[in-house]
Amino acid sequence: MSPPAPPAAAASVPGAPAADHAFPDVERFLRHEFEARALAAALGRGVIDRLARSAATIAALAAETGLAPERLALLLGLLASGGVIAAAPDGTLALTPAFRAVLPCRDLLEAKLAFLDLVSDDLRRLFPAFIDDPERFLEQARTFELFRYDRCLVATPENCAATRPWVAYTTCLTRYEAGPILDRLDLGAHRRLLDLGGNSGEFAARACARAPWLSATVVDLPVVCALGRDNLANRAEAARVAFRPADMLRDRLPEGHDLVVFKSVLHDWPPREAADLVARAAAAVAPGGRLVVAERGPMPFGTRPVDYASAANLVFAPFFRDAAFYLEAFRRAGLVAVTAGTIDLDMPFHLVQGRKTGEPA
Ligand SMILES: C[S@@+](CC[C@H](N)C(=O)[O-])C[C@H]1O[C@@H](n2cnc3c(N)ncnc32)[C@H](O)[C@@H]1O
Repeated sequence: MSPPAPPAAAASVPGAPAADHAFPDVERFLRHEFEARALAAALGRGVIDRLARSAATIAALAAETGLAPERLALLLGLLASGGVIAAAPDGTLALTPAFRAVLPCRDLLEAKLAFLDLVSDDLRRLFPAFIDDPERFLEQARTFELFRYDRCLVATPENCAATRPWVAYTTCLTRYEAGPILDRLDLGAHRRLLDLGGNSGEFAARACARAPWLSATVVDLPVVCALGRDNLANRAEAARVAFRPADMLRDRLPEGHDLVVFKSVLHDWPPREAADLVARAAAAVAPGGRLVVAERGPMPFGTRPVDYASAANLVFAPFFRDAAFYLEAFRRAGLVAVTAGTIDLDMPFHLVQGRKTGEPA
């Protein structure tokens, strides 16, 4: 059976769940370290679950969570300071409307809290190296032990176990980042998506969920592709997302795709390799097709505070680039109609797009 045809002119297509569209403002509950840690404790101890059901007194919360009332008072004080809970006039405690609004994104809250715990420890221990000895920082920071691409080459049980935690983190981020990025792509103009460094297939699957006429190929390292197949098992889009294990720097890239995407991939690579990857991807784009780079831009220093929440990106700050780098790489790769826009997610992302000359087949 052939897939449905795209609509005649579709800038964005309805059909994805609401959470797919807006990037939730979870950061506001993660701005201050001790309030954020209190939130992690409250999520872990069942306090948030209990309050999500209904407002409660401290005595009731103590009885139901097993926490001693005076310890609970400390935790609740921190939650109140962080805007998670507030006292009602009758003296009971309730989740604030602002926190209730982000609670459906609990996976993102929990993923960020765990990652912040890791990166903040590295930044605290190794701050002098972070500033002036990046090689030592890279060597000694536990953050970079997590992202071990060298363990992604052969799908052994040990390598899968080592890779699963960071793929779970990137998958969770993509669950929320994909919607605002896809809102800005004209999926109606495309039939075949190639997601390079496409990880667990989350972005590709979300694109396919929005565009029933689209099929996708995800290129990533073998272990990541294996975990990606698990990620998409039981999802309707799995039938339209093919995983292609490869080393995208060296192996031949799949051809015949009219939308080729790098999302949060190129900052991993030094300038020469990143520009080479853009050139290889541009060569793989079908005539008349489009290359897209969605990447965090430079940290917005001076325009907003560098708070606890921003540590999750600060640790990668030395790798984020100006849009000018990608614009130049696109032009050198022979792409035309090259544009750069900005999307504000947890920080500003570049969205760089360029077209390959020629007529679509
Ligand atoms: C920072 S992650 C970004 C993943 C995903 N695109 C996202 O937005 O979360 C970079 C991805 O590139 C993949 N990768 C790294 N080196 C690669 C290589 N040589 N060939 C193919 N994929 C690679 C990693 O496994 C990882 O999934």
